Amino acid sequence: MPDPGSGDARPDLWVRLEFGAMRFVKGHGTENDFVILPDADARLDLGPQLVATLCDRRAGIGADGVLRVVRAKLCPEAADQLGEAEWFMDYRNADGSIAEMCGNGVRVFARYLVDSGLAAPGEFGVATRGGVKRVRLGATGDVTVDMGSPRVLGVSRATVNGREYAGLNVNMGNPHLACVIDDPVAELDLTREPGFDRATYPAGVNVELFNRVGDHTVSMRVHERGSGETRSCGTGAVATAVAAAHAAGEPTGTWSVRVLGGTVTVTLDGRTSYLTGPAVLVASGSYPASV
Ligand SMILES: N[C@@H](CCC[C@H](N)C(=O)O)C(=O)O
Repeated sequence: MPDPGSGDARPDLWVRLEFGAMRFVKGHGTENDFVILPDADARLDLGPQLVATLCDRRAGIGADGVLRVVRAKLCPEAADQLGEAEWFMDYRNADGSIAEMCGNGVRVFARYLVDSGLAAPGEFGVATRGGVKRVRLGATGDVTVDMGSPRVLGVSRATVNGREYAGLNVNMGNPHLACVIDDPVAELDLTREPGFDRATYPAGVNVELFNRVGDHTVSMRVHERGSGETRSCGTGAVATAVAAAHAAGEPTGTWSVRVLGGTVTVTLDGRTSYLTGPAVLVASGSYPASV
């Protein structure tokens, strides 16, 4: 029997042997898409290879990442969050790596909890590796999350298609480099990971490039650590709004961030940041397929 936690070469086989098949739900927030794995009792032990297989767009279900839904009291990572959140979002990137936070992911996670009856519409906390995130949502419609206070850690540089761009180093629980650029973002080739300063970002970085396109409106593209170019990134949208606000000399305000998969809204009030946008569930099934 392969070791479930080791990322064995046959994760599909391991799942079949151990569980028969596992249930999944597919969802997205502005086309930043996720495989949601309901695992209330913490029975799944996801190795990186299983995550990568699930996220594979040709050989698997296909997604930018995985959201495992597990009771917070069963997760050591959430031990200090138990009074504030019943559920823990165990987020993994498409390559199987673990990240501290996912802004679109936590909105989709909240939509899953409400739609499946695990939480009531309204406001509640979700435990994450980046601390408790308060979400607000109705029975339908957009989801807002309090993303916390962005930490601005200075400036750094990214290299894309041989061009170097200066940007703001913003930590949203996870690392970001948000660069306002003059070149049109629509013309960038982000199929390769941008160059960045490994001394500043020893664990890698999510790189956002954006143009200001209107009143408190920016157009952003992103290359995510562990997932490649995605059609949206919630933590990246907040980092971008922070960099846009910094460039405008306006520390507070509301920004529209246009991404390839739609538009999200970011509000900076000087104390915290809020991210609002659509979060939808589109399909459910079992993996491996049981027919
Ligand atoms: N898409 C997410 C961010 C996911 C994590 C990121 N790739 C990292 O490794 O930090 C979002 O919506 O914030």
